Amino acid sequence: MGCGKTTVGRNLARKSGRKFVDMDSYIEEKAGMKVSEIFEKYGENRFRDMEHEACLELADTKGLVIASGGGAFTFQRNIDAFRGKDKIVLLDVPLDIIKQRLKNDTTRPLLQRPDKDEAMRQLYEKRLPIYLSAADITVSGKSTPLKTAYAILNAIDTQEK
Ligand SMILES: Nc1ncnc2c1ncn2[C@@H]1O[C@H](COP(=O)(O)OP(=O)(O)O)[C@@H](O)[C@H]1O
Ligand SMILES: O=C(O)C1=C[C@@H](OP(=O)(O)O)[C@@H](O)[C@H](O)C1
Ligand SMILES: [Mg+2]
Repeated sequence: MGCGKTTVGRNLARKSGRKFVDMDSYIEEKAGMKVSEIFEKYGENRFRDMEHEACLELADTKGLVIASGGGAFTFQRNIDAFRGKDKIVLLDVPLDIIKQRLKNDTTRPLLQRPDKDEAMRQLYEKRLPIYLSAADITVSGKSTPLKTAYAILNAIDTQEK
C-alpha cells in the first residue's frame, strides 16, 4: 500500500500504449461498492475471494498494465494466476516514504486504526520477502511516477534482451 502502483501504473500504461486496469477499481465496479465498504459489510476474506477472481480474469486478458492491490501478491494462488503470463513488477519503496504518502489516507481499511504506523511496519516486514520472491522485476518507486514508469520499461527491455 502506498508504493505507487495505481499512480505509476497509469503512467506506465500511457507510455507503453497499453490499457490500464486498477484491480481495486475493477473489483469495486463489479461489486458496486468501494473496497472499504466490502471490508465493512463482508469482511476481508470475502474481499480476498473477489480479488482472486479479479486476478484470474485479468491474467487472461492480454495487453494490460494492471495495478494490483497491495495484498494480492501475498497469496500464492494469485502469484500462480499471473506467473508465466505477465511480468510481476515490485515497486520498492522504503517504509518511511510509504508512511509519509499514506499519512492522511482514509481509504485503506487495513490502516484505519490508532496504531497505523505499527500496522504499516508489520505488514511491510511480513510482506516484503513474499513480494521479492514473487517479482520478476524489482524497481525503485522513490522517484516521480513518470520516472518510475520509464524505469520499469527499461528494466523490461533489459530483461528481454
Ligand atoms: N512516485 C510518487 N511520488 C510521490 N507520491 C506518490 C508517488 N506515487 C504515488 N504517490 C502518492 O502516494 C499515494 C499512494 O499512491 P498509490 O498510487 O495510490 O499507491 P498504491 O496503489 O500502491 O497504494 C497517493 O497519494 C499518490 O499520489
Ligand atoms: O495491502 C492490502 O492488503 C490492500 C491494499 C489496497 O490497495 P493499494 O495497495 O492500491 O492501496 C486495497 O487492495 C485494500 O485496501 C487492501
Ligand atoms: Mg492502488
